[in-house]
Amino acid sequence: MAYIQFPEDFKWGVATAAYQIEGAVRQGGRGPSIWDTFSHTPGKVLNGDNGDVACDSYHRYEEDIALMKELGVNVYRFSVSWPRIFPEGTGKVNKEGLAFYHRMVDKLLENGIEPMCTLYHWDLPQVLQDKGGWDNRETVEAFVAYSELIFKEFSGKIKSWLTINEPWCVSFLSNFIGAHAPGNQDLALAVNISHHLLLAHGKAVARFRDLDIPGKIGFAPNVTWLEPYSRDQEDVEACRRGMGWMVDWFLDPIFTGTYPAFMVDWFAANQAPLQIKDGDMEWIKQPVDFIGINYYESNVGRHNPQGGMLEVESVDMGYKKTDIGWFINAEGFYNVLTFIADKYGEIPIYITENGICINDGVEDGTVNDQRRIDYLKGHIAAVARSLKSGVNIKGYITWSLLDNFEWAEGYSKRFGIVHVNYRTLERTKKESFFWYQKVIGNSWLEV
Ligand SMILES: N#[N+]C[C@@H]1[C@@H](O)[C@H](O)[C@@H](O)[C@@H]2O[C@H]12
Repeated sequence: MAYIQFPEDFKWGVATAAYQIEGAVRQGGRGPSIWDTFSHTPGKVLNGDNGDVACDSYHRYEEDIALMKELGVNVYRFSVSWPRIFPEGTGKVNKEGLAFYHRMVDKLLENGIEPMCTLYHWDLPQVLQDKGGWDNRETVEAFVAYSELIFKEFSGKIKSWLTINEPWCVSFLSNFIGAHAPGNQDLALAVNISHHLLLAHGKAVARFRDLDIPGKIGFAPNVTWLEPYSRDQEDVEACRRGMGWMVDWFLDPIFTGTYPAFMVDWFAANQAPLQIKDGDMEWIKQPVDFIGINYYESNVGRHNPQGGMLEVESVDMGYKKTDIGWFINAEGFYNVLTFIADKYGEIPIYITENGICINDGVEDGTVNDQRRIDYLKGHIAAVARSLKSGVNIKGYITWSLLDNFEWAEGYSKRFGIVHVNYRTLERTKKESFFWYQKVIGNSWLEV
């Protein structure tokens, strides 16, 4: 049996997010978020599911941490629920909310698990949405004030910080495509929101530096790889637009202080002009200490004038698919990681999300999710290959520890290495849990 050994200091972890696992939405002083509103709006979430209970991790976090301890992870990536801290988005602080996260972080530290905190994982306080949400520049300032409070409150306990999770989803998926909260379908609005998210990120990083908070800070863009179906210029340019939309649009401003001109022009031609105020780009290009990369799938793309706003379509090349319909292609993971390293340099990278939707259920007390093991094996091998090619990857965090509320798909889609029975809330370790436990224990991959 051959092995791929990972570096001595390579970190292994699991990830979750507040709205997807906590539940207790009307307990502990929490205020409503846009996902409370969206999930309770008929037709928005499959089967009318919502995060009211989810995995009940607000009450069961000790059980979840015991699972992490058994798994042997070094890092736990979680998110703080902004409306659990500021029920009105700003102003009065909910001390019960802070106390909950102190209990959880203290329990992680007691168990030798490093907390990695995502400040924004999509649960914007509804009060702020009622004032325009991320389209309103006041929300940028509200995010900075929220971030400052959390920085100060957990300084010394939390040393790895992520400002915003998947700004492409927060802006374009949620305000142009409209599949996520708040469900707008307006490209110009989405472009403006994408800029405000980057501004919020940059200002929060600047505040983190000003406060001299110990630790490292980054953000977590979702990325993909689009392989041109042919070398025809039209196909190559169509794929460049697809990658530009999800990758360059969010990384260029932070690493170069400018947006990719070809995308600025494309949006302008689609009546969605980018509006930048003096000084914005200076804020946005605050240096980060690392990037979190969220990767799930890649596609083969080709030009199609009827292929939506970007005039690009995905070509089914017969790759295996996950139970949410995404193509499985670990080669794309390697391609996008090396693309990022080539374009943005030696910046340390954590894989902050990688995983697969496999909906296998419990049979005889276990879940035989071999397809998840195969996916994880192929993608962790792609990480090893990228490392060998010189990509500065510091850790791998799989999505997710638990099956959880999968946004507009509700509870129908399962990404966890631990199965959750949503009626009894019983956790059942899947075969992938034990496989990942072995990878972590050895910090090597059997190939
Ligand atoms: N879908 N899917 C799974 C996973 C989602 O559950 C996370 O909350 C997001 O950060 C990212 O989209 C990836």
